[in-house]
Amino acid sequence: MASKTYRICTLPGDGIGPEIIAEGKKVLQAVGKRAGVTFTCTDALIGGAAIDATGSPLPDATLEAARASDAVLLSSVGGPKWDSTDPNAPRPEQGLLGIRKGLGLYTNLRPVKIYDALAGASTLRPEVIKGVDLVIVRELTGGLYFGKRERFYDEEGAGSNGGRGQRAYDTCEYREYEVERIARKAFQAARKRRNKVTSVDKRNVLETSRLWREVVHRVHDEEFPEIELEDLLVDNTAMQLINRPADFDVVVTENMFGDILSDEAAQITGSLGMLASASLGDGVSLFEPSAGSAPDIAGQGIANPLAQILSVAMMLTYAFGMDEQAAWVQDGVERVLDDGWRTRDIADGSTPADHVLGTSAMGDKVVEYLG
Ligand SMILES: NC(=O)c1ccc[n+]([C@@H]2O[C@H](COP(=O)([O-])OP(=O)(O)OC[C@H]3O[C@@H](n4cnc5c(N)ncnc54)[C@H](O)[C@@H]3O)[C@@H](O)[C@H]2O)c1
Ligand SMILES: CC(C)[C@H](C(=O)O)[C@@H](O)C(=O)O
Ligand SMILES: [Mg+2]
Repeated sequence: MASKTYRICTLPGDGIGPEIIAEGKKVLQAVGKRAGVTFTCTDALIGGAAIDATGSPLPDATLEAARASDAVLLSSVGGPKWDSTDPNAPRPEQGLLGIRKGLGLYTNLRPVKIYDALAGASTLRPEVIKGVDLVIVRELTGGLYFGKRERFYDEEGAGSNGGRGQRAYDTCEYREYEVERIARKAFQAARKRRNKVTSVDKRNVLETSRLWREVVHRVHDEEFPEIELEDLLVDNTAMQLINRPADFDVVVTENMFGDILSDEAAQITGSLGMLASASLGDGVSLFEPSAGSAPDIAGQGIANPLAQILSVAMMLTYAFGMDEQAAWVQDGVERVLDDGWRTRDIADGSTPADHVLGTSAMGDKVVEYLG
C-alpha cells in the first residue's frame, strides 16, 4: 500500500531563512522515513526574495501553492536590502502579513518553555524562570496591523523644517466576532494545560481594549466558567512576565501586544532562536519561528535552527495529528540540549568549543537524537 503523503509548501524567505528551513526539512524527512509517511516539500517565494524575483512580496503563485498544500512551513522575511525610504516601495513583511490574512490565520500560538539545560542562557535568575511553561495566544489578522492607514502632507504636520509637513496614522479596529473566536481558542488551549488564562489589554485607554475585555468575559462566563481568568494591562504584563513568568499559563492578547510580548517572553528562554509558532485558522495552517531573518548573522552558518525544527514539531501536531512523531522531535531537541550541544546564541562560558555547532551540524544532531 502506498504510504500517506503530505504536501508542504516551504517558504525559505530571507536572511537566515534558507539556512534554518533546510534543517527543518532535514528533520521532517527523517521523521517521515521512520513513520513511514512521505512529506513532499515544494519551495515558493515570499518576502525580499519574492520582491527581487517578481516585484511582489507575495506573488499570487505563492498564495495559490500555500492554499493547495496540506501545511505551510515558513522561515522568516526581511532585511536591510529592502528597507527603502520610499513609503510606496514593497516591503518583505507585507508578504508575511498577506499570507496570514490570505489563509485566514487568526490564531498564533507561541509556546515559551524553559529547557532545564538552558536555564543558564537566560538573563533572568534561575529561581525566577524555573518551571516557565506558557503559551501566548496572539490574535493575528486584526488590530493595528490591518487597519486603515495613511501618510500625507498638511499644514499641521510640519516639523521644524516649516511649510507643509508629513502626517501619518494607523487605526486599530476589532470586531466582536474576532475577539470571540480568539478568546475561545485561548480557553480551549487552557483546558488542555493548567486551566488559567490571562487576558491582556489596555482598557484604561483604548476602546478596542474595552470591547476586548467585555467579549473575553462573556465567552468565559458562557462557555468556560471553570477556567481561571485574570485581566492584566499590557504595561503591567510586560513587567510581570519578567517578575513572575512561571505564574502564566495561557496569555491571550491582540495582534500588536502579542508581537511585543512574545519577543519579551522568548528572551526569558535566553534566545529568540528557540521560539516556534503555529498560525491557525479554519483551513491550511502555517508554522514558523517567531524570530526574524537575523541579517546580522545571515550567511555565516551559525544561526540556531531549533525554533524552525520545533515549528516542524508543531506542524506534526496541529496540521497532521502526529502527536507521537512531534514528541520524537521535541524529545530529540531536549536531549541534544541536555547533552550540552549548543549553537552560538545559546552557548555560554561553560560550553566546550567542540560543543558549539553550526546550523547544519545542529540539524544533524537533532536527527541523530530523534525520539
Ligand atoms: N516572522 C518573520 O519573518 C519575522 C519576525 C521578526 C522580524 N522579521 C524581520 O527580520 C528582520 C530583522 O529583524 P530584527 O533584527 O529586528 O529581529 P530578528 O529576530 O531577526 O533578530 C533579533 C536578534 O536575534 C538574533 N536571532 C534571531 N533569530 C536567531 C536565530 N535563529 N539564531 C540565532 N540568533 C537569532 C539575531 O541575530 C538578532 O541579534 C526585519 O526585516 C524584520 O522585519 C521577520
Ligand atoms: C515581521 C513582522 C511583520 C512580524 C509581526 O510583527 O507579526 C514578526 O515580528 C512576528 O512576530 O512574526
Ligand atoms: Mg515579532
